[in-house]
Amino acid sequence: MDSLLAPSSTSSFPFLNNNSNNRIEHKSLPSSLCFFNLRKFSTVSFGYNRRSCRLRLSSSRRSKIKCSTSPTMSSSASPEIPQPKIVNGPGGYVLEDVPHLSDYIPDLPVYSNPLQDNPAYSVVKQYFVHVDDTVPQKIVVHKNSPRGVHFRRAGPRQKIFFDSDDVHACIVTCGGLCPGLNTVIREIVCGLFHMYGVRKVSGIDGGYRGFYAKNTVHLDPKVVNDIHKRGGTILGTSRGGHDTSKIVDSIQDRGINQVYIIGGDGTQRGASVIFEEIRRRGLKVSVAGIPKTIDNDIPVIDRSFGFDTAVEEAQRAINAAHVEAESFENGIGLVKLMGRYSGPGGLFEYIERRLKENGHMVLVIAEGAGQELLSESLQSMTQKDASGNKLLQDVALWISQRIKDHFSKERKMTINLKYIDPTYMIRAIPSNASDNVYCTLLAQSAVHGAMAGYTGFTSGLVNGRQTYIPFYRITETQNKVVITDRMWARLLSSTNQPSFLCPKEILEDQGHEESSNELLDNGKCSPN
Ligand SMILES: Nc1ncnc2c1ncn2[C@@H]1O[C@H](COP(=O)(O)OP(=O)(O)O)[C@@H](O)[C@H]1O
Ligand SMILES: O=P(O)(O)OC[C@H]1O[C@](O)(COP(=O)(O)O)[C@@H](O)[C@@H]1O
Ligand SMILES: [Mg+2]
Repeated sequence: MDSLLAPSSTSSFPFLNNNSNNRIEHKSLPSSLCFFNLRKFSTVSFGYNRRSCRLRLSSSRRSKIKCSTSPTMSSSASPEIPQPKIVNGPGGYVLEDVPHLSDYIPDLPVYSNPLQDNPAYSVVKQYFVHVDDTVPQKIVVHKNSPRGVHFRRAGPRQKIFFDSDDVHACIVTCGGLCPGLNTVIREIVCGLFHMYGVRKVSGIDGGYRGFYAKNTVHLDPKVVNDIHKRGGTILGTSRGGHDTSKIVDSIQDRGINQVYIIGGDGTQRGASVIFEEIRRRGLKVSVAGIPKTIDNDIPVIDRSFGFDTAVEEAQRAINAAHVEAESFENGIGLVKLMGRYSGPGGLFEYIERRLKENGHMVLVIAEGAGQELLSESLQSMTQKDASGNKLLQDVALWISQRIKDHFSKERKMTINLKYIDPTYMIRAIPSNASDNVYCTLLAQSAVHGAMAGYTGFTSGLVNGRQTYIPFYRITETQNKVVITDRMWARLLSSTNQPSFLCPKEILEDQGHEESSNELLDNGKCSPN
């Protein structure tokens, strides 16, 4: 079997206790490149059943900290409404902790981690993560600033809450494709088998609805051995079909006690309500999310697996557009990339100036840009897919026609425009080496977390460290490009493009809570 940097020992481990039933019975870009406002504006509804004080969170992080009732840890006050677990410490330290099975199931048996007998790890000092290890969300601090929000550090724990013989894990992939899905599946399976000696792992066929509408797929290291070399997901995926009670009934009926859910923002919202229902029923079932997004719209985490691969593939399309544009007089290469919630500003004058200066240019446009402009003639603006995401018109096709019309009819200027749409190619390819490493870490972190009894968490990288993030932090908002921070400034300066934004939009963006940098001078609407 070939290995992906995962510990691939095939030996089984001695298990300590055969304590039976896990179920609780009751229960380098071209210089002529121009990125066309890759912004995201939307906010989303909460998938976590939180108290009203949590709902004020997005406008003020402080109000959240006040929700904590105890100086150490606030556990759930009611079995129906789980509260966030907030731990306050000295110096403004805050831990946004993840739920644990022992929060709602008393007297759970505890087992020693079989990894301690694993020859691969026996030589490593302090292999187990210290129970108090946490990772700060913000690493840039001032001398007197509070220590701020932290997340629990991911990794193997000395004590675990499942007897490996009793584990029946399942894996499901939902939403759109993303490079690396198969690698994550592979590494969850291999991690469970090789690190913990688990023998029962089922795949859910075709996304959430597969829980109740399809048979499960048997998974073991042999079955998943080669799958990281393929794009897509061997389990299949879908949008819609999230019926919480039917899903949890199926989990209960099949005796599943660890659920690994791989998917985007919608999927994590779905995972959050599954976790809530499991908790409400008092089941000993850990729910772990592994976040994926092709356009980086999931908050808190550094980046999604697959993003590196997607950028690499997008670069090939952009390079092709550049070659085409460079080879023709007044050549314009137009590339559409994924990114749902985006909006454009003025453009034609800038294109003309750029063509006069350079003779060619490349435009990159987000799929969600300018939907309101297209919708003047099309009524599909309000149409949604099965998951509730708005259906998008092809803005790049529309804008390429508008550019052609503008230059031929109004400017009497000949242009050569080539439009490349690499969107589905980008997300359907296998992940590259660096994403494979990332997939492995995410998958192993999720496995360690579930085995340790944590639940209702997403496994994610924060400031380069693996963490467990409570679902509500992943689902409460969507990442957007902050047009007043240094990343956007770097993009503008490296592509030498104007921002196309009005001062009003910039001011609005400065009001965004994540935006930390001040605007230095007045923005202008027109390209100059
Ligand atoms: N608020 C929600 N509550 C429950 N399930 C949801 C929610 N939002 C999305 N889902 C489910 O999550 C799955 C994936 O969502 P989708 O938005 O299509 O993709 P992604 O997870 O990639 O963003 C779908 O099966 C959808 O029904
Ligand atoms: O045609 P589909 O399957 O709806 O996919 C298109 C959408 O999927 C995405 O690539 C990713 O969206 P999700 O993260 O919701 O899966 C979007 O950028 C795009 O609009
Ligand atoms: Mg999504």
